[in-house]
Amino acid sequence: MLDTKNAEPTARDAERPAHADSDHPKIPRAKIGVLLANLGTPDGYDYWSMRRYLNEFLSDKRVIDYSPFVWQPLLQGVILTKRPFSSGAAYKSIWNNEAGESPLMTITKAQTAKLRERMQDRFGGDVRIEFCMRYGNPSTFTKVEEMIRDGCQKILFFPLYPQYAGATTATANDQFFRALMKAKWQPASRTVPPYFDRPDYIDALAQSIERAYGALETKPDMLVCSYHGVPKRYLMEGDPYHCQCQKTTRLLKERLGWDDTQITTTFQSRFGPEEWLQPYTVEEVARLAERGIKNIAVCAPAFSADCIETLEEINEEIRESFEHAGGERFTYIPCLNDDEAHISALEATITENLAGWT
Ligand SMILES: C=CC1=C(C)c2cc3[nH]c(cc4nc(cc5[nH]c(cc1n2)c(C)c5CCC(=O)O)C(CCC(=O)O)=C4C)c(C)c3C=C
Ligand SMILES: [Fe+2]
Ligand SMILES: [Fe+2]
Repeated sequence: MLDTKNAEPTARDAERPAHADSDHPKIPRAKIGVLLANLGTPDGYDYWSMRRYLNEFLSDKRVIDYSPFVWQPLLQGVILTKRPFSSGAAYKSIWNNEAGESPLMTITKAQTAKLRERMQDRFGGDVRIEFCMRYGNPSTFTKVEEMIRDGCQKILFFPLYPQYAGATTATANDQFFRALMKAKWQPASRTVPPYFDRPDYIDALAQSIERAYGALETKPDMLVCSYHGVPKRYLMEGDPYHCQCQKTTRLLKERLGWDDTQITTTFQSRFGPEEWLQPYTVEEVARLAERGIKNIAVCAPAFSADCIETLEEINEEIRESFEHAGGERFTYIPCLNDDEAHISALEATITENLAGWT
């Protein structure tokens, strides 16, 4: 007969709490969290919403790396006095009044809803998918805390920037890790690397160009791939963003079967007096018009969703610069947003990065 009194404790005994059940915190069923992250956007276009958002954004040392002793007086003084008005007016011109939010918010919600459906079909309820923002709401802290509370013992963090930049991908990851620092029970975590060179992403981009060109009466003479800029110094100090943008254009050109006379790379949204990555989109489109290239299309492959920088800056300011220089036809090709091919590329990226977890 088995001597149960002297038997070694089993693995089950070791799992059993030494105290009464009523004394023990409830532990939710273990899940995997996928947290999408985008840049963030103001809650409104009024002065104070804009000021709050710009203050958080422009105080980030990954975005502007000047010494805070020099930068903060400038930011808190002249910049945050003036810019909330000018940027607020720009946001007002593109605001989604029906939903009471900016387009970046509406599109990020749509992307999340579609990916949630895809994940549900693939993994059932075991994978929870949410989005957060680096600046503003919903904050990275809130979402990480919520996921942990809901039982996410593993989290895949996915910054929605095709190309890596310190000012976008790295600061999003920094904030994710800061949120993890607060957790008593820290989930295992992974971050998704840049995805600009994935064939499915390039294919989604190419399909959107082909679709836009197919709908036009006359094919544009030039496709301008306009990427958000960063100071040139960041490139010299080792940030690979510039190279990843150049490579995105090359891969797109190869997939489309085009040559260098049909597609070009430019950088937009320069801020402050320093030199940024060149050529500047606003100047290059004017040069194209002056050279007799009067019919152009512009796309923005650094953005996974349309936002102020595309809908207002490209489609209003940059269009105006082109037309002012004699340009005749200007077509803005929207970002991939919640396009099915884009969602499929993001779904495949997530699934591959979950390998071994599901
Ligand atoms: C001042 C320095 C800035 C750097 C460096 C920068 C890099 C950078 N930004 C994006 C993507 C987005 N930027 C957006 C808005 C935006 N960007 C800056 C400044 C820098 N960006 C400002 C001040 C603003 C706010 C608008 C304004 O006042 O002009 C947005 C849009 C947000 C929205 O609500 O629509 C995105 C997206 C990338 C990809 C990038 C570097 C790679
Ligand atoms: Fe920006
Ligand atoms: Fe480069």
